[in-house]
Amino acid sequence: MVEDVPEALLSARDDVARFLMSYKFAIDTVMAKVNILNEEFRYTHDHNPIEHVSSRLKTPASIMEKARRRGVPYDLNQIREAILDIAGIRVTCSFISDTYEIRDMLAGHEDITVTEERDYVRNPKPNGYRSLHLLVETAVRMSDRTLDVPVEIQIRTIAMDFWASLEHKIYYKYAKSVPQELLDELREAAETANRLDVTMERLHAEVREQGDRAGTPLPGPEELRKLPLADELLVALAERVNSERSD
Ligand SMILES: Nc1nc2c(ncn2[C@@H]2O[C@H](COP(=O)(O)OP(=O)(O)OP(=O)(O)O)[C@@H](O)[C@H]2O)c(=O)[nH]1
Ligand SMILES: Nc1ncnc2c1ncn2[C@@H]1O[C@H](COP(=O)(O)OP(=O)(O)OP(=O)(O)O)[C@@H](O)[C@H]1O
Repeated sequence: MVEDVPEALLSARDDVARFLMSYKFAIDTVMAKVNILNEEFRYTHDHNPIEHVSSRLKTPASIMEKARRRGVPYDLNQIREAILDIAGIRVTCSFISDTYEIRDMLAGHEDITVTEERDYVRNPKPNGYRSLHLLVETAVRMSDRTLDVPVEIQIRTIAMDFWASLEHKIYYKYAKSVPQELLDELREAAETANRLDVTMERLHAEVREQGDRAGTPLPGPEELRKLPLADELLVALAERVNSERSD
């Protein structure tokens, strides 16, 4: 029964709920911007750098465990200061150059302030881990205050993501004491994944270059009607451009 719960406990529960909510809203805010980029690229560009987007709010258990590991007192203000990945977003891209393109677009956003960048793409971790990490802050307006909330954005290619998710599973399977042999193989696999990324990037650039040389033809009226965003206005505008070009 709620009446039996001491006032201090109820108040602490509200503080924790408000604390976590601010991170959830920060994820929503940054995700909205990533989703806009994703949709815009999907409909209006010949290449969308975004393959997949995910987000996670760190669980209270994971926050407490990280605080314990780092010797951070169990105090919401101190946790807020010390643990900066409670709100996390992961953007998976097709190519290495896409990761930097997405970084630039997010960093250039007026509502996002980059506080730190860790480039594990150019400077991979000793175990082979690659990813571009941005620590950003975004303003979250709540009913009685505005908070600058940190969000960790991990930007990586599909190959980097594939490697990291397997490595994460292995790490947990072996309760964090992975046999040396496996560690060596994982490092080698990270290099293989990187070679794949470099090759795909080169092929992509070549295909693009050939496409540019050939000149991309404008879609005809039939193709235009099949476009996902083909409303009357878009079709009319495109038909006008087409007819002006053929004049
Ligand atoms: N699979 C995998 N993920 C990693 C690795 N290193 C970093 N990450 C991911 O990136 C996050 C941030 O890592 P870092 O940039 O090293 O930040 P950190 O504060 O020094 O490290 P953490 O205490 O792990 O947060 C981690 O919480 C993981 O989600 C790695 O070696 N393997
Ligand atoms: N920025 C992020 N965006 C999306 N998912 C993430 C992000 N960071 C971690 N994850 C995923 O969230 C899951 C749980 O993460 P959890 O918070 O428990 O640990 P962690 O952040 O990976 O590690 P640590 O506690 O050492 O910081 C994992 O599957 C992890 O891959």
